[in-house]
Amino acid sequence: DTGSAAAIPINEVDIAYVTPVTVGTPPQTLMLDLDTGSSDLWVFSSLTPSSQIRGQEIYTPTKSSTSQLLNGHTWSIRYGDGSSSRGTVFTDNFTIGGLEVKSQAVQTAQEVSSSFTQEQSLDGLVGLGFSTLNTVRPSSQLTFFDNARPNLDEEVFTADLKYHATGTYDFGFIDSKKHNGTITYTPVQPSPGYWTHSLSGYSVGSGAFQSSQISGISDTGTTLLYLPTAIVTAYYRQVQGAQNSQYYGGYVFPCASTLPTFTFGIEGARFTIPASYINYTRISPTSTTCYGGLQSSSGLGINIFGDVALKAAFVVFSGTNPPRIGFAPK
Ligand SMILES: O=C(CNCCc1c[nH]c2ccccc12)Nc1scc(-c2ccccc2)c1C(=O)NCc1ccccc1
Repeated sequence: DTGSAAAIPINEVDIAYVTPVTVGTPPQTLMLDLDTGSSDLWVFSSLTPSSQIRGQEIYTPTKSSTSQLLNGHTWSIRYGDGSSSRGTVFTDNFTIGGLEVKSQAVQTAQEVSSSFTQEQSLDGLVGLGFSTLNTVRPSSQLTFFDNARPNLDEEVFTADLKYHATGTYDFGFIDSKKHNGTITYTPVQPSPGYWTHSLSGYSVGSGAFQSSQISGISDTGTTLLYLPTAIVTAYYRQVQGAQNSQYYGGYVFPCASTLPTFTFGIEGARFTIPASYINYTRISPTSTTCYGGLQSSSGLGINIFGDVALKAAFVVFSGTNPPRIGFAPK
């Protein structure tokens, strides 16, 4: 089997991407964020207090003839940005882009934090990290990819995220029309459960490439690129008027400043992030100060290759044994 579905930016700065999925019988359509940085599939639901719902579509298990309560199972997740959700679990038919998994664990939210309530276009998440990270207890549940894997033509899914445009997620095949040239693969460390791998180095603008192993996670669910402070300061040293603002919690600069590109290495291959991706957003609609798409990871304890980096490439998440990740130009 294979599947293919759109990755649609939820706002004008690509803060996150959502994909139409269907749950249950008859199918209920929700717009979910496919997230390689976590492994819970959770949705706004009929069990979510209406005070915490602001425009989201919900999954109503009682309206689905194929839903089954997973008795006594609960879940609770907190993300590094302090957002959180928790609730109960049903199994039901779940489809992404024509690829169906019967009796997928669908985690129904009984509580979501305010930052999720405020994201009106996001009805939940589909975790595509390793199932070891799943928070359902007493027994953890498998991700959509792990459930689909035995029926897939190839044990892969691919992400073709785009800057200010709709891209695609494909399951079970590698679409050669979506990338130019060879895919460069590098090993993935599957513990503790992220798509963890190394960059082979970086360069700023036209500067010399600095070879160094930089370990981090490729994470479609995180908006920006978070790297070690030494790399980030070297980058913003090239930006007139840039400063690391305590007030805004990161590097800001005059919106009119010229930004250099940022290049990262995967093994011997090089991928260049255009300056426009790093000129992420004005700090407020009328401000002339802008917030960078490249930020320091020192507060996180982990380097995160988020959407700002991933949208500069065609990315293959390979569930083979051993797992690996591939990057290709596009
Ligand atoms: O959780 C995910 C991916 N799902 C995000 C779902 C989501 C959470 N609010 C959302 C809002 C909209 C859409 C999706 C989400 N990735 C990972 S792995 C390690 C960390 C981490 C660990 C410790 C400290 C910091 C991060 C995170 C993290 O918190 N990223 C978000 C972030 C990272 C940095 C800054 C802000 C946020």
